[in-house]
Formats: sequence, structure tokens, C-alpha cells
Amino acid sequence: MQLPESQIAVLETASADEATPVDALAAATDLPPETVTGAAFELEEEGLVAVAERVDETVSLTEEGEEYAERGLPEVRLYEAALEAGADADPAPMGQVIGNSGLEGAAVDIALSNYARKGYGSIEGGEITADPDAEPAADAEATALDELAGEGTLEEGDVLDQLERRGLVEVAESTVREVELTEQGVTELMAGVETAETVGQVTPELLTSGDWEDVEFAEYNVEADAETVEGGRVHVLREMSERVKDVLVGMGFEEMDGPHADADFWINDCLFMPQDHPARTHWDRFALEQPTHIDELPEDLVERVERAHREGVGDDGEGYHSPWDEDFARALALRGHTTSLSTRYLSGEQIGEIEPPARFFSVEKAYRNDTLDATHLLEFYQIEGWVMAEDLSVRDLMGTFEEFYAQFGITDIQFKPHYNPYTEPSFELFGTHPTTGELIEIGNSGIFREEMLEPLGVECDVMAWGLALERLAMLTTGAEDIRDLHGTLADLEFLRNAEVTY
Ligand SMILES: N[C@@H](Cc1ccccc1)C(=O)O
Repeated sequence: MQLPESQIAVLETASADEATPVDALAAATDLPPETVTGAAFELEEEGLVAVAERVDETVSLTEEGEEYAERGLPEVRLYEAALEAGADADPAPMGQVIGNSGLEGAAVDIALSNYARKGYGSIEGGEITADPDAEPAADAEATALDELAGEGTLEEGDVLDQLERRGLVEVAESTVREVELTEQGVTELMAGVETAETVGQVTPELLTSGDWEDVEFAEYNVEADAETVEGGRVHVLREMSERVKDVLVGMGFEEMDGPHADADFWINDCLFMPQDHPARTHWDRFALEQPTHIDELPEDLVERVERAHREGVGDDGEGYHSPWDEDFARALALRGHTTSLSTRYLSGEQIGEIEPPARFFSVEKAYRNDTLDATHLLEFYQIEGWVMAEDLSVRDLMGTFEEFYAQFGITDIQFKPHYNPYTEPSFELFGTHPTTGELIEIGNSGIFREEMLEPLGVECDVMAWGLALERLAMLTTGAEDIRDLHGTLADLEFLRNAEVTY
């Protein structure tokens, strides 16, 4: 009989005695797995091979699992330290035992939460006891980790479930197809098979020469296993930012734009932030080395801002009575918040005077010399916004947030009274993380004070906010660590698959 080349290769490589997995056939024939699968299905249709399918589970250690396999489970290390402190006879002080165990940070909590559960002893009133009969050597979780760290595997069961729950192992499922020669296949092979020329792809040559009319085309098998092709996609944060802009434009806002590196005057002084405010020191701020100062500031505005800082505003104004220095205000830094755009716009500097009612926003980067952690990056996107109108109240502010966040399916925003030098009253906003259930801070807001607005020449109310785009993305995508989204530690798998919905 005549068969296409790839089918012959599979037929000749498959065995009648045992089923061979597609991967092994692919390696032996030097064909891609999807070609082997396709050929196998074709051969099955001819009755020449049998294709069996099974789902394989592979269990592998996570990074944390590997660490414990190497250094011991935290609860076991705690138990060993407790024994050393004689806690099998008399309760020993927790602090000392933890110190001796060498456990640090999150590992301490992990040890404590598993210690009693696994019968290693008890913890009460700052003291720890160790059950003398406990047997770490028989710890099923530890044994399973050891197995996995070696070549071993782990059967389904409670231990596997528990390790998975603790995030120490990952279970991946894959479909394995195995091919075995049938009797008919053996017979045909012995009778001899010849290569039938088939064409896998139409080419321009085939079309122009007209040969396409005579050749035999190979059939496509759309169910064949194929390698996953990772295409490019818009970054989750970029997508999120576009969604936020859409929503705000839909709510009647116009977009603001302005410099990333700006004078402290626009970043801080115009916000009635005293020049000796702790956030203005170099710890929190990325100063510019070259150039160090802005060329120009509007003179009359500088004068009014300085007066507000020194004497306050209005009859009862007090001001800070602290030094105010124009040179200090002219120093350039990467903006620590995008509220610098709001001061530029409100003052008339950016696009001329703005008449109320007006609404403006930006979704732009801000830069802070913070310590990196699960909720902090050195540069992040702020969703800045303000509404200028007569007689605004906290209800307007809260209502605006409810309307905004509801468009992302977030309907349980919480508010906490807060302090900013430039708003009164002020509120922080919190949202509940969809998987951890933790409350995370998602923004800061308030109604701009007289001391800020008067020098800027604004005569009616302005309510304003700065919301964190990355935190909103954490709430909508379920990401638990902001570093998964952005930066050198970003989780590519997550970025490929995360969906931005609104
Ligand atoms: N600038 C504030 C946010 C904010 C803007 C406007 C008014 C109130 C608060 C921050 O970065 O946290």
C-alpha cells in the first residue's frame, strides 16, 4: 500500500508488543510531535495502529517546596529547636526557640501554624512545648518532599492535597497518547508500504504552475497535539490603563499630561506641603542631578504660594511659619505623585484658566524611593483625578469612586479617614483582594484645602484623588504580588494569561 512519508515513519517505529508514547515516536522519527499525532490518527483510521489516550499527572516541587526539601519543613525545624531548648520537659520561651531555629519572616508563621496541627506540641502564652513522642522522621509531608526532590513521584492522596494546599508542590496534567501496531498494521508492513507523495502546504509555485490540480494534499488534523505558540499581547497594565481611561472619559473627564521630572514647586509647594515635610527629604525622592533646577516658575504664583505657606490663607489662616525658599521649590525631581499635573492644570499654567464645572484625569507614572514588596514598586501608575464644581461634598467624592470602581466589578470599597497636608477631609480607599481576602489600600483622596486652592486662583470646590493602577489590577486579576505585574520579577505566565475585564 501507499502511505505518506510521516505515516510510514510512525508505522515502522511503532511496536506491536507495547504502546509507544507520541513523544518517544517523535524523538525516534525526528518528526514534530504534532506530525506524529496527526499521522497516528490517520493510521488509526486505516486500522493500522491503535491510539490510546491517558491523562498523566506530574507532581513537581515549587521553589518553596525545594527549599523545605533541602532545609527541612519549618515546623520540623521549630520542633528540633524546641527539643534542644528542653521543651519536651518544661515549656520554653517562644522567642528563644524561634531564634535558635534560624527561622525568619514568613517561615516563622508557617512553622507556628503547622506545629500544633501536626502534633509536635503546643504554643501558649508565649511558651512552647514539644511532644517527646512526636517523630519528625515519620512526618508524611517531609517524606513526600524528600521523595519528590529525588527522582520519586507522589501518589494521589491526603499528603499530596496537603502539600498542594501549602503551595509546596504543583500538579500539572497532560494528555499522553500512545500508539501500538495492530495486526493489520503488521500485515501491511510485511507486505511492504511505499511512500505516497503528498503535499502539506500550498505554495505560490504550486499555484502558478497549476500543479496543485494534480497533487495529493495531506489531510489536516486539527486535534493533533502541537506546541503552544506564544504570541505577543498588550501588557496587562497597559490594557488596564486603557480601560481606566475609557471609563473616565465615559464619566466626562478630560486627560491631563505633563512632565515626569518636575520642580518641587509643582509636586509639593503648590500642595501646601511644608518644605520640611518628611516626604520631601531625599529618602523618598529621586532628585535630578542634571539639570538640578527648573528654569522658570510663574512669579506671581510663587509669591502667593510662599505667602500661603508662611501666613496661611483667610482671616483665621495660620500657615506654617516655617522657612520657605524659592530655590528649594525650583529643585527638580521625578514626580512622587501625579498631583503635580493637577497643580499645573488648576493654576492655569498648563492649558490656561479652567472654568467650573470641570473634570480632569491622568493615568501616568509616579516615582518613589520606597522599599520593594508585594504592594510597592519604585515606579507605579497613578490614576489622578479631580472635579472642580460649586458645593462639593464627601458624598460626591464617595459616589464618584463607587461609580468608577463598579465598572470594574468592585462594589465593596471601604473608606478610612486620613491626613494629607493639601486635603481636608481626606480618605484612603481600600478594596478586598479576591483570593486572599486581605484589605489592600487602593487610593488616597480628599477635598483640596483653601490654603492650596486660593494661591492657585481657584475659587470653587475641588475634590481629588490618586488611585493606584497596579493595585486595581491586583483586585481585578487576582495577582497577589505587584512584582508579578511589572519589573524584573514579572510572572510571564501570568502576564500571558491574565484577563482584563470591565
Ligand atoms: N497625591 C496623593 C493622592 C491624592 C491626590 C489628590 C488628593 C488627595 C490625594 C498620593 O499620592 O497619595
